[in-house]
Amino acid sequence: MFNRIKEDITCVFDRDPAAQSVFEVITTYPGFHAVLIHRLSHFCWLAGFRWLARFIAHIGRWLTGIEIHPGAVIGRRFFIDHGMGVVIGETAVIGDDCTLYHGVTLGGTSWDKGKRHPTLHNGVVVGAGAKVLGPIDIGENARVGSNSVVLKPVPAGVTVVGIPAHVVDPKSKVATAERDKIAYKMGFSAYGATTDMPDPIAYAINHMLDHIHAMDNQIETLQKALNDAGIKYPETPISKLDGCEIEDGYDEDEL
Ligand SMILES: CC(=O)SCCNC(=O)CCNC(=O)[C@H](O)C(C)(C)COP(=O)(O)OP(=O)(O)OC[C@H]1O[C@@H](n2cnc3c(N)ncnc32)[C@H](O)[C@@H]1OP(=O)(O)O
Ligand SMILES: N[C@@H](CO)C(=O)O
Repeated sequence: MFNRIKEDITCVFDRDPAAQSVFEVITTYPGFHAVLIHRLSHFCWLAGFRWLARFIAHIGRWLTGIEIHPGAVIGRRFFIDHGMGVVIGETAVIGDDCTLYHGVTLGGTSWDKGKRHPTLHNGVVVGAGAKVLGPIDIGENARVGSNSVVLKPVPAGVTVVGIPAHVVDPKSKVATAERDKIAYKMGFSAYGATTDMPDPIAYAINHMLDHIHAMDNQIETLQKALNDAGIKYPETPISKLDGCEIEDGYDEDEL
């Protein structure tokens, strides 16, 4: 049991840059308290003391703002960051190393008894405010964007965002990696340092870079067309020029 508690504390340091000390985690992390209380309530649930289990879970909700039904099955190193407003339904199953942020619901869509809440496989991260609804599987290491509403199963390893949630286009992931490289060269070292947190500055830079790429492509196409038409134009495509210096392009008389 103590090993489990130790893991519950250690995993906070892996997943929350704000965590400073073990004492702080033990005394001020509602997600940690909620997991401990759930262990007790789940034990009572399995032992058949259903009302007591519900009552313990209810006290946990008062104390932490996190509501976990005692019937929910939760794996090891489960971390709920911030926690307020998290609701986990009776038939939810959560694997090892999963992370939820505040405002997440693992909910049902049916009034029938039986399995009606999601199953999160190992390593799943669910962003703040996301709702995962129905008896669906969220595959290993999948990530659910904040405020998404997930209604269909999610394959392992992918990121889903939006309402209803859709898989983030792998092509856009490649583009993002490419933009990270370019931004790094331009000296924006903070940009791309993390892909876990939405960043408004990175968002603005993304769009500027997209715009610059689109202009580069159009200019290169024009250069080719002019060259093909026998009109002399600088050989070096703009994208190949160093830094931001753009040389004097052409002599108007030559056009
Ligand atoms: C106080 C606190 O800090 S509490 C912590 C709160 N933090 C969270 O809840 C983190 C949750 N994480 C997220 O929502 C992240 O954005 C993630 C996990 C979805 C990012 O996943 P990644 O696979 O890295 O996706 P990436 O950032 O490359 O974005 C991919 C696309 O999805 C979009 N996207 C990312 N997050 C969301 C979202 N929550 N909703 C809608 N669209 C989104 C991006 O704009 C991007 O679109 P584009 O390709 O058209 O530009
Ligand atoms: N606790 C996380 C999210 O708020 C951080 O500080 O980054």
